[in-house]
Amino acid sequence: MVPSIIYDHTNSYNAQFKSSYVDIPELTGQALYEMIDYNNRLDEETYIMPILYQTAKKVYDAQQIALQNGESLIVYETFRPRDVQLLVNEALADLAESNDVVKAGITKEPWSMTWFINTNVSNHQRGVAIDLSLVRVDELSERIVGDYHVPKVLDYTPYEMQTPLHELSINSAMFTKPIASKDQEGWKKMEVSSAVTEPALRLQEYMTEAGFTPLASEWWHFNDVDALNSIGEKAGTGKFRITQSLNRPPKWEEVRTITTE
Ligand SMILES: C[C@@H](N)C(=O)N[C@H](C)C(=O)O
Repeated sequence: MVPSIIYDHTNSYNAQFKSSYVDIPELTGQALYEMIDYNNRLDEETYIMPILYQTAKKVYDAQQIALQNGESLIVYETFRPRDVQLLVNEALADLAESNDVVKAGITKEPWSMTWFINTNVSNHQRGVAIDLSLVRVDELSERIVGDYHVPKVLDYTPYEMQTPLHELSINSAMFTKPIASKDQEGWKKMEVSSAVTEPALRLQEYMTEAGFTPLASEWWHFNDVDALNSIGEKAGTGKFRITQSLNRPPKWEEVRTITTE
């Protein structure tokens, strides 16, 4: 966890998943999987937001850029277990069967359902994907974590985005058509959807500056394609739950040893 980032794991207590603004039975408003534990490093209960270490460094970089602009990242989901991925798949497919508006919202050409909930193993199971938004920082303070002084956001205002987070439909698309999620360059030439708001464009700027690649179908989702390429076949499939966060307050001698090794 980056102490200055705001974390809100909605899936722990009130899942926001909807499609074409319609509640998804068994999902919307539910506690889907609990990711909360006592965090020794911060000396408080926090959400658990696991992501590969190399990807976490990029999240840190994106937050530094945001803070320089008087803004902060707000992170909603990183690792998502495979069984929850399947649950979202099933629930959305079932709803689409009985609701034509929902069906059109996830299948209208050139899109298909997998753009809104991956029907195979998602990057959320591999630890290289992050769902997040951007807020304006209204009050910034400092806190001490181990031997370090770090920024702490005391008050903030969420920005208006084109849709609420986890609105699974074409309404949330970043670009007017799909582009392979592993294409690290092609997205730069894509046409941005007219609904995209300025703060979402800034979020994209901060995240891509830090080395992430945007997902065409969701303004809030970014992938670390470098990490995906480097782990290759060793990528996980998320067939487990994470219930504990193991950490301790950082001591400068230890951090110096690690970073200079
Ligand atoms: C559920 C949604 N936020 C999401 O993660 N979608 C992508 C396409 C995924 O399933 O990887």
